Amino acid sequence: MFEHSVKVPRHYKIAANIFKKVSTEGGSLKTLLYDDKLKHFRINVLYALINETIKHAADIDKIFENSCILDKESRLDPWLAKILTAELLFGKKALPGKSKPEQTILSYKDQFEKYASEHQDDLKTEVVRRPRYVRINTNLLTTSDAIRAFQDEGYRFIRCTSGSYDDYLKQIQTLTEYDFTQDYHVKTMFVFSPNTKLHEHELYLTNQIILQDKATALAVHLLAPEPGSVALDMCAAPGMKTTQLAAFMRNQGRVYAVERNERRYQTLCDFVQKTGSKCVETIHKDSLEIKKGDLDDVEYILLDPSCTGSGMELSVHTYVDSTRLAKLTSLQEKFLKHAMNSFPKAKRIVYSTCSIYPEENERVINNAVMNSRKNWRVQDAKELMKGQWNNFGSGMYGVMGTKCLYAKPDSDFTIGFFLAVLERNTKSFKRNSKNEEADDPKSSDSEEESASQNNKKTSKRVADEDVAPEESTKKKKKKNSYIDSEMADTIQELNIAAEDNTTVKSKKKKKDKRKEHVESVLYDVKEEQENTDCNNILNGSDELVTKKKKKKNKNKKQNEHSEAGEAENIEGNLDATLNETEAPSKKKKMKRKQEEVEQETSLQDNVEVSEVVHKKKKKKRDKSSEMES
Ligand SMILES: C[S@@+](CC[C@H](N)C(=O)[O-])C[C@H]1O[C@@H](n2cnc3c(N)ncnc32)[C@H](O)[C@@H]1O
Repeated sequence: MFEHSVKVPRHYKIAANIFKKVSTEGGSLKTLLYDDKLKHFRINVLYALINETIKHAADIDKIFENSCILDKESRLDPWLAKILTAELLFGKKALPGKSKPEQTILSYKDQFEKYASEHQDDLKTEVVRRPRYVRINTNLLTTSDAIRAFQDEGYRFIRCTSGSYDDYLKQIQTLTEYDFTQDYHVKTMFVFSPNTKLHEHELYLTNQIILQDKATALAVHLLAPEPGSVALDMCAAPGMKTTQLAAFMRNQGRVYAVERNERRYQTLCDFVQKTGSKCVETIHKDSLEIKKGDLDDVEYILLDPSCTGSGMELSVHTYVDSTRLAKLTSLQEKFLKHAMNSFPKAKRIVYSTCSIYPEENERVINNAVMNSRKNWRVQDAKELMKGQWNNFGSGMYGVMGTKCLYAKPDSDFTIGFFLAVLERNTKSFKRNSKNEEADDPKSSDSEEESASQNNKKTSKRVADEDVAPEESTKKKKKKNSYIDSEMADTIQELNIAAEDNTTVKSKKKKKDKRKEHVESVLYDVKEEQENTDCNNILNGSDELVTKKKKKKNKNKKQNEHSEAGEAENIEGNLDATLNETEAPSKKKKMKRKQEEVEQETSLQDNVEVSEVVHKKKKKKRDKSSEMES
């Protein structure tokens, strides 16, 4: 029997509060636990209790549902009830107190246990044991020195399999506690068996190695900024990816690392300094307040915004309420649109979350890319990973989702993680690719195929860059091969769509050539008049080209930069077209036409677009035959 005067033990109350906070507001369990107010508590006890509750949250939900406890006991706080139940069923297996909530839970004990034993298989919370991933901070240590250091301690280095990713996955499951190997994709990352304890390791304490999950390292791996380029980390603290970016770029160029939260900003600064990430410039600011003109030199953007964290091992995803999810997703979309629109020279964005909810992932990507008026497109992650990856997004919010990548605990042995690579579409690519197409009879019209070529270039660079300095320099000299991968623009896609429509196809070859020119000029006018963004891109690209030229001259001994040359051609063509921009009267006509085109392009579905184009062309034909008659 409970006694009114007996209160619930404090640590259960505190655990319930923290559990609620983590579940409804997000934030890290560890951060909440290390609050000053809790310094008199045994943090490890609280941690274990909350951890256990989170781990079994889905099971407790089912048990509660079956017993209808929350309906029957309307005054029982559900968060506290879950903490107490976790303690009773999965923790100490007892509740000490005589308080009302404890006694209520105890009165359901038999019912809970009966359900649990009858549904053992359903309730088994599968805990996947992830390997211990270690990123070598190549700012301070080379991968070969790291290998030697671990070997000196008695670890055995198992050579990375030369087979498939699936072979590698089998291999890492057999690692003994004395083994380590190199990650299949991120060559500056080592993989140890799950229980390897490295928190006290000298290399860890001196920041020469960083304990970071492999999935999160893929974000930088796929953003692949060149050394000497300019990258922006929009949500930077604590700085895992910022410092990885610096190392990836061999501390050459610049990484802007922006963080809004003051305390986390301090952590970021500290980490940046300790890791020797010299090319990082930390900025204490709200990323959404960075305006055009503030950081116009940014070429690569990493966007890793706050999310539900539903992919983390300590997942509370069953409790993420819909209001919080809605808030987060709208913020994530806002961030992505901001990234797409506020940095004129940005050519690639990697968007990542440690969430497994499509609302925070595929839907954000789909909405933002659709909204970008085809200025941005999603690169196919499967191609970027050279076919060596197994989990991708769903098409539930559109086909773009299928081009995104998921990392999954049960098959990739990482945390649950989502990643999308976005590439800016620009007319320069269109012109260039058109020139190439004209030269190459085998070349394809389709966006997918040119995109795939683009992906190949990116993945080639990714492979080149992801090695330690001394190993990569040789390779790099051979192939500094990344070029701006810019894709066909809206109008070209419109043409493709139109050309797919067989009724339009036959008559218009000559006319199309002329039209292509007019349209490209139109596009320029449109951008000149409406989109200062793209003018900036051009200016930016010019600068980029000048830089590249300088670099080229400087490195005359190096192998030919054929693709940098291509980039110059692209810009040359662009400049020429801009200079050609027609006289004002023509401009007006063009503007009208451009508005028509814009209306057409607002239709997202290519089929619809092709129909509109077809109708318009038909209308035009009818009109001209009317005139002729
Ligand atoms: C998921 S964490 C980033 C983790 C980080 N990328 C890493 O790898 O270490 C998200 C971070 O974004 C920060 N943040 C949230 N909103 C922001 C904003 N508007 N501007 C800048 N930073 C923001 C949060 O404070 C948090 O530190």
